[in-house]
Amino acid sequence: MAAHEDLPAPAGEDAHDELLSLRQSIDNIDAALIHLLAERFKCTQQVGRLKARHGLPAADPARELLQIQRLRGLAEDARLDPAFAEKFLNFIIAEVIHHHVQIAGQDSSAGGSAASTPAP
Ligand SMILES: O=C(O)C(=O)C[C@]1(C(=O)O)C=C[C@@H](O)C=C1
Repeated sequence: MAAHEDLPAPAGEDAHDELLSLRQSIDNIDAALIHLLAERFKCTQQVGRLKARHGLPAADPARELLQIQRLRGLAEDARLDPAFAEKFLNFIIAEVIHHHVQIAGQDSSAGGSAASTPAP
């Protein structure tokens, strides 16, 4: 057997078209994720300002537990790895808490107005 017979066959035109089509869907999904995340961060910026105004703590571990339980269940139903869903949520929440702390710092030094919105 010649050595080249072990190599994968070069991708044909059909495979190339299928790859392009799948990548178009991936790009659309990634765009949707970015827009969804932007909306979520708009909301959490408002939560951060509300918490700062009322002297509430940045983090709420009880709320986070509920969110994790809920998202793990949704992930299971959707056949997504629940451990991944939990890691993803924790990653986002850590960033949100960081924003909350920044907003609370701005509020205490600028008399209660969080002027700018930190990029997520
Ligand atoms: O719900 C809140 O209290 C938030 O601040 C939002 C949020 C979240 O990103 O979902 C972030 C931090 C808290 O620990 C819990 C939840």
